[in-house]
Amino acid sequence: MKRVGFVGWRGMVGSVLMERMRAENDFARIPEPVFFSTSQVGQPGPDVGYGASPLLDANSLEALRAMDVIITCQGGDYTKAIHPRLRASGWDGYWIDAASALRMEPDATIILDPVNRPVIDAALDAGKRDFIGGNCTVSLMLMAIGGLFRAGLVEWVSAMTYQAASGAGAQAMRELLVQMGALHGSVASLLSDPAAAILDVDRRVTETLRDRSFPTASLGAPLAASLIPWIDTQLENGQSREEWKGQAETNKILGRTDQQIPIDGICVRICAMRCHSQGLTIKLNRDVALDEIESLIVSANDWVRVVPNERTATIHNLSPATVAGSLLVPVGRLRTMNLGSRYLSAFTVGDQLLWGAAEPLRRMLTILLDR
Ligand SMILES: NC(=O)C1=CN([C@@H]2O[C@H](COP(=O)(O)OP(=O)(O)OC[C@H]3O[C@@H](n4cnc5c(N)ncnc54)[C@H](OP(=O)(O)O)[C@@H]3O)[C@@H](O)[C@H]2O)C=CC1
Ligand SMILES: N[C@@H](CC(=O)OP(=O)(O)O)C(=O)O
Repeated sequence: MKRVGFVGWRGMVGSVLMERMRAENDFARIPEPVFFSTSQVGQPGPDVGYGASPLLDANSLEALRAMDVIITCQGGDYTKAIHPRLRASGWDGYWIDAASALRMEPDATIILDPVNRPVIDAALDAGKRDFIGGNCTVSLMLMAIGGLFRAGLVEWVSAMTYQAASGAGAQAMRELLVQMGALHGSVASLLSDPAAAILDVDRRVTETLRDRSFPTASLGAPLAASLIPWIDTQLENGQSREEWKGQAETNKILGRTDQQIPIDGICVRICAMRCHSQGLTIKLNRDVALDEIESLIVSANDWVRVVPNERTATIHNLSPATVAGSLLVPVGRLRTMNLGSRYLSAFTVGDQLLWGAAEPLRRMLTILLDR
């Protein structure tokens, strides 16, 4: 397992992957890292401890075929264009991918090893070669409440999401900040006057949000001082594709081939930068004491943390502002709901570029290196 090819390493998800691999000294275990690009072929690649070699062509099947492992954060269009041709050419290396394109393919395994390591090991033992990172919202929900699924306690879940701009890409993050700046600029003079009427401030903000010149090219609609209750494409049943992934991917990650655990909700883009949050209603299949629920949750993996259901702890520990850049996945607002003794509420926040994108890929690579 010597030659590992990196595609998409300089994009947003790829950069987080590189950051994490450097932080964990992973490159010391990869004697021949090879960096590819679709647009900078021949330019110097990154120096990860072996000097900077020229970037190879990410569209060259011949160059890709020389790899034992290819790890790609380049996106679904690249995957669809390259993966089938590479496999058709007889390449039998490992393909690790951040894009959704292959996730539901029968031969592909969705990777989230703190939750489904047995599924990953079984796939490796069965000779599977395609290992795909899950949807960010799904992965973060499972990192948060995987312990309840593992204990067989979950009858169904309703997930109402609050998803960050980063999920829509780097341009969306930039546009969100430009939108914030445009709104602030429209009322800066009023804000500097303590006597200015707040309804005048608000009126001007609303006018700016509705102005045709308000920048929405990436996001499609105002997000600053607003929200967008639709993520990804539209399906015929009224769900967004992001909502559809909740049930489809969760059950596949858990290796459930028989009865599906129903999962549904509404996915909403909000003006956070890189953390997705989720308000969960969990229907348990039996009465369970809250302290048992908490211990099942915290014992499921090394990164989940239970935040006491108290105001001060919640506002300080359960927010995108606190969690951004961290691998920790806090879960709080845990309580039995008025709906009945088996209805549990929870709120969770996670960095969607880490556990939601780059980290499961990085860890899959180390699983391969360890074998
Ligand atoms: N954004 C997210 O939250 C998530 C994304 N994903 C998947 O990962 C894929 C990649 O997403 P993301 O990282 O956001 O995509 P980016 O647009 O940031 O990067 C994708 C590619 O664009 C090219 N590129 C062109 N110009 C630049 C530039 N100025 N800076 C950096 N790269 C540039 C690079 O390829 P090249 O070197 O070949 O030019 C890069 O690899 C997505 O399509 C999706 O499938 C998965 C989970 C979450
Ligand atoms: N759709 C997610 C980000 C993403 O890329 O998801 P997926 O990997 O399932 O396409 C979001 O917008 O927040």
